[in-house]
Amino acid sequence: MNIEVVKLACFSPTGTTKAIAKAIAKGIGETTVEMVDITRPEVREKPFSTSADELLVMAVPVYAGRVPVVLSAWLDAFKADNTPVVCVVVYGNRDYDDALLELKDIMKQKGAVPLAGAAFIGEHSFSSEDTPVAVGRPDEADLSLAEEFGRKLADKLKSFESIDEIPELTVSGKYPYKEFSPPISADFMIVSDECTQCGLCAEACPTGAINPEESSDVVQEKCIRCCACIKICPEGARVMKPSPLKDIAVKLFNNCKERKEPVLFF
Ligand SMILES: Cc1cc2nc3c(=O)[nH]c(=O)nc-3n(C[C@H](O)[C@H](O)[C@H](O)COP(=O)(O)O)c2cc1C
Repeated sequence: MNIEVVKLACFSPTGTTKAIAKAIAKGIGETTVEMVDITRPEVREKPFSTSADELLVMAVPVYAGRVPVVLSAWLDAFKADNTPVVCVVVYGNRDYDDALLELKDIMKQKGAVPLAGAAFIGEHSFSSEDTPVAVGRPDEADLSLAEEFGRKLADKLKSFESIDEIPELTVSGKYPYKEFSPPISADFMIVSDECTQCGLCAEACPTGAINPEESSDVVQEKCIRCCACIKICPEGARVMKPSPLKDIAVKLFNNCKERKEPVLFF
């Protein structure tokens, strides 16, 4: 099959999913790569569709073992016309549970044809200096595996004459999908005097929850606890305070020390 364009759609508040998606695209090589960064709220408002002469790489982080709920409306509106798709999830060294299966199922419902899937590891969103989890992931080994995955995908695609020849893809995960956990309180952060009101946190927020004029002003109902604002702050002015979310961060630190490795599905 000949592919004209690779579309890279990714949601990546703290950048690990984007790093993996880019490494995969590098491995695919040759073709034009179009990045559709659905982390930005305004991008998620535009309709998105793909055609049969494109390859889609759809990459999302795992939130509570599932595809992030914040993407539901955008995914609902997405349409694919027999587009081969590579489904990628990136998780914080706990587990990806049913997220990859869910992503694959959504892609099929939308008219895409799953060609391959992968679960990679990224530094946990809740990781901090005192509760580090999967720090530095994806590392060099992860990124070179992602690139290798991209090369294999390109070869696999070339081996088919038409989309109908792509066999059914099996990925891990089970039905019913993992139940959604009750929402964790969004009141988990303090903003210290170190804050210079530079506005980077408001810019990085994927839901526009932070007032760009006053960074401690957060609309709690909009916050998805992605921690992009904490990680981007150049002053380290945003920190987790004692809260249910901080308790989870401590638990993850204690229970997820053992390094997990990426898994690829063809
Ligand atoms: C609300 C929330 C829920 C998460 N749930 C999980 C999970 O179930 N399993 C896991 O291993 N990591 C989980 N993570 C961690 C992210 O999947 C991981 O850090 C990922 O690399 C973040 O991607 P990003 O850098 O593209 O934002 C969660 C993160 C957030 C913010």
